Amino acid sequence: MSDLTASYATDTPHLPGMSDEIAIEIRDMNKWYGDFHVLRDIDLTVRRGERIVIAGPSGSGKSTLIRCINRLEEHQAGQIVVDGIELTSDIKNIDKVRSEVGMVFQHFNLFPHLTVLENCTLAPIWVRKVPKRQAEDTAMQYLEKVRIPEQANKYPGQLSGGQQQRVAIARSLCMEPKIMLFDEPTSALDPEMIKEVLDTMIELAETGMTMLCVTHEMGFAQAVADRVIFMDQGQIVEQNSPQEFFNNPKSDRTKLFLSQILGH
Ligand SMILES: Nc1ncnc2c1ncn2[C@@H]1O[C@H](COP(=O)(O)OP(=O)(O)OP(=O)(O)O)[C@@H](O)[C@H]1O
Repeated sequence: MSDLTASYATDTPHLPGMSDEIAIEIRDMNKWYGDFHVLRDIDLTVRRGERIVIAGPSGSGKSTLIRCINRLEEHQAGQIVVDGIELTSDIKNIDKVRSEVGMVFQHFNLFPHLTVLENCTLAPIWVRKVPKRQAEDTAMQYLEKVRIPEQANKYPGQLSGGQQQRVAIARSLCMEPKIMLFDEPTSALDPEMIKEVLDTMIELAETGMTMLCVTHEMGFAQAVADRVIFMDQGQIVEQNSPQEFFNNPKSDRTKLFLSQILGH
């Protein structure tokens, strides 16, 4: 554990069953898009096994924050340490972090010209150098976990949105990540498909996976999250257990947000 990691190990809620180990440590992190100061003084410690939901109004910086965690976006100040590795411009560290961190996007981002099975085995074979047969066996196990093994030989365009998103989750899991990031995974789905993806995420949460989810699904937050983080205008305004967050919001900005999305 680095000094940085050790020094902040005690400032987050510690729930029964949650590890003492730190999965992600973010300190005084700032990011700009040109002149626009998109993330301001972000401090966040995520324990291994913790399930975090990041909520907040549109444009508050939620996606940018999680994209910084696997360096899809670069931060300009402060520190981000993932699984003990500090993200700097060092490409070796970036590759190491990316091999530990899976990400699921709003628009699935599957390769349309590859079958479901090929989507799931591509990175294990080419990045992890797993033998093809073994990669296929592992992929089938994860496709069974997300309940679509029968779709293995189809192409993404032949699947519903909900099925494609479950393939995207299976594909990430095939790399055996330690941390999963979800960026509004249900926002592009028709209402009847949202539940099947949320159910898959709930099952994943039950395995003890460390998860950070940007989502507007507040039912999911209430059911699954250990902690809800509320962002506004590039800052973490409030963070608390779901119970406290929804029943006893502290800041006016959180109260306004909740009144808008929950209608009370
Ligand atoms: N590549 C970019 N270049 C410049 N500005 C950007 C870029 N990406 C995002 N932004 C701006 O940064 C701000 C935060 O965007 P971000 O997507 O992180 O917000 P968000 O909270 O995830 O919003 P939403 O809920 O609508 O997805 C927004 O004002 C957005 O317009």
